[in-house]
Amino acid sequence: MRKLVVGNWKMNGVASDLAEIAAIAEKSLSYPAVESALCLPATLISRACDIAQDLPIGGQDCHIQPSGAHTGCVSADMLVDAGASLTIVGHSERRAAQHEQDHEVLAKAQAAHKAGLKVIICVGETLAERDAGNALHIVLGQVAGSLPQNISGDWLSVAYEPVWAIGTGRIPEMADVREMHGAIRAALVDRYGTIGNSVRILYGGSMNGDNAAELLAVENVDGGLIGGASLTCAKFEPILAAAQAFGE
Ligand SMILES: O=C(CO)COP(=O)(O)O
Repeated sequence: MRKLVVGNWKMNGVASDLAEIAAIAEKSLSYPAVESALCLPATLISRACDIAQDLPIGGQDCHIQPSGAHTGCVSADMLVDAGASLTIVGHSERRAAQHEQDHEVLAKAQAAHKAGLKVIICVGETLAERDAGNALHIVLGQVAGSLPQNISGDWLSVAYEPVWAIGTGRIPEMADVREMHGAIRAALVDRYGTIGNSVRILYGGSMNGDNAAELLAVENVDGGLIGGASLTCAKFEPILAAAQAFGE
């Protein structure tokens, strides 16, 4: 399974950043053993697609409905219309700030899949939950509630992003990453059978060029979801290079 390395630009990026996107797209061609993508603000998707060459461009959320009276929202069909081929759903920043629940994340994932998008569903525990010894319970509960009952094809990935590692420069112990990814894998196989072995499980949270090789070497870490270090080609490329070293 090729590693999947996805940049999440969050609420960053304006027209003057298109050159950076073009540079990332150009560099990504040099790492054919890596599947890479950038999830951008909706306002940039169409223009980014014009310059992205082979680099897939995605959104960061979508509404559960294809259209309608939902002021300020963007549907999966609109992401497709803009040129996107994937989207993130259920990011912890949305679970926290927009109070998204597992059942809404599931509905968004299904809407995105119906529209033809690949989907990355995010899960992850807070520091208080980890300190209380509840990390596995919380994350497996999110997996149970946010993922569809059945899947076919390769449209789904899961991103394990410990909330306390996002944007903090802190990453978990590798043993904890191994334990969590192994538990998510077991849940996927339990739910989907052998297809569960081909669902990628990404790690996200302060991944950068210095720690990517170590994180990507952990069993069941099939790629990364990268925030801050995806905003420039100079910071993103070393992560692509680390992923390339794992080959096909
Ligand atoms: O939230 C993340 C990706 O979705 C991770 O963000 P950072 O890489 O900035 O910690």
